[in-house]
Amino acid sequence: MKNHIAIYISNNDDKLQLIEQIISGAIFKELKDLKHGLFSEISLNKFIDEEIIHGHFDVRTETKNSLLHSSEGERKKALLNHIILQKPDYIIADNVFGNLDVAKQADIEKTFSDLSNETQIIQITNRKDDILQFITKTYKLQDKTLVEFNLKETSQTNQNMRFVEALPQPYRPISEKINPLVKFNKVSVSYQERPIITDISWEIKRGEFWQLIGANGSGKSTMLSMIYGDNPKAYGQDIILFGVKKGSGESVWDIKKKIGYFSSEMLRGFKRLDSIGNMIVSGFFDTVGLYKTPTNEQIKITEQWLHVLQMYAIRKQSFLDLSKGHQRLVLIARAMVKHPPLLILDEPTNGLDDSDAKLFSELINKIAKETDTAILYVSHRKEVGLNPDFIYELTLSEKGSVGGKI
Ligand SMILES: Nc1ncnc2c1ncn2[C@@H]1O[C@H](COP(=O)(O)OP(=O)(O)OP(=O)(O)O)[C@@H](O)[C@H]1O
Repeated sequence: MKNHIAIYISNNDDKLQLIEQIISGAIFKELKDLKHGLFSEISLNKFIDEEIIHGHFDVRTETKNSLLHSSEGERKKALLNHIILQKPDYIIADNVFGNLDVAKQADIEKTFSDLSNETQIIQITNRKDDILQFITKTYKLQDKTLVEFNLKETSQTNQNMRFVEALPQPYRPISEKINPLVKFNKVSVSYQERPIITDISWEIKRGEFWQLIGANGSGKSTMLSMIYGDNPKAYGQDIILFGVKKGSGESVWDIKKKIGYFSSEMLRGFKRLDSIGNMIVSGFFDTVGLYKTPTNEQIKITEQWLHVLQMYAIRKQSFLDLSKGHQRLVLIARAMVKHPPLLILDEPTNGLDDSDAKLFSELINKIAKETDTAILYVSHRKEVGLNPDFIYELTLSEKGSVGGKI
């Protein structure tokens, strides 16, 4: 049997450097000069960038779609098939299950398990529950070197961080009149005559906390893009956003002003050098980075958020120097400073380690409890400790996904 290895990392570890060291043979000498396959978001991003820049697809999904226009589940499957065709001597498997629904997780686990008979697997994960069953040895990073890790060990990170301070009072009270905030009436969308969602009727009212779930490819991102984005498929549909019929003259910016938005994709390729404080205050202007001078009131609210996050003392430090988990807390504060009627969180915990995911859920529960902002939380994972009021589920079908409250 091959010796399959898992490396359990936290969001404070430098994953990119770890991968480079594995590939160069600096960590496992026996891998030097062997052919590797990298199953990771890093490879996916590279292929997607190539699609955008050169317009050709090296990797295609089973439906012959480009990666850019595919769901996360389709992308991962396509990448793994591509890697298998290259016949690598070993595969680095990073965040194997991130963004996958339960059925796709089982599918990909089976593929890796079959592969493990012939190919060595080196798994990198920040979730203990994700460690593949055939793994024979687990390590963690300590001072940049690998040490053996016992899965029963508890992680100490973030144990002292709790959100004790109250959240800031509303900047502008949300109008009583706008209710429901979002209304879909028999909405259907197809791409190239392939039905994606069918007859979706759904309402989100003030202050409600919804989780949107559904298998990969069931149309969750499509639904979000009709609320938040400028998906042309939204026009001509019976969608009412903040009391105004979609397509009746409002601009995307009018809608975006009323929505706080966070997606784990926002951090893809993010390189701006902003301080933590500037990052939060920029949320008032719907820009990333600060281009306008904030008012005294805006500065005061930003400072209150910094206190909630226990980051006031480090407010002038660079946002990029924060751990991935703490960067997300800052981006949630950025989405919330303007006190939007609706906060959208798109796969927000993807890539977070156990301890940061717990902290993140605590902040979201606090927002749900202390503000009248409605929350729309899209995720496959049932996050331990997250308490939505309602769950809306999309169920795949040949005629397009149907939806309903469960
Ligand atoms: N612009 C597009 N052109 C063609 N097909 C598309 C386009 N956008 C989405 N699709 C297809 O629509 C389906 C639904 O995609 P969507 O991203 O909404 O699903 P999802 O539930 O968010 O999936 P995941 O959880 O995997 O991200 C997928 O099969 C996808 O390939």
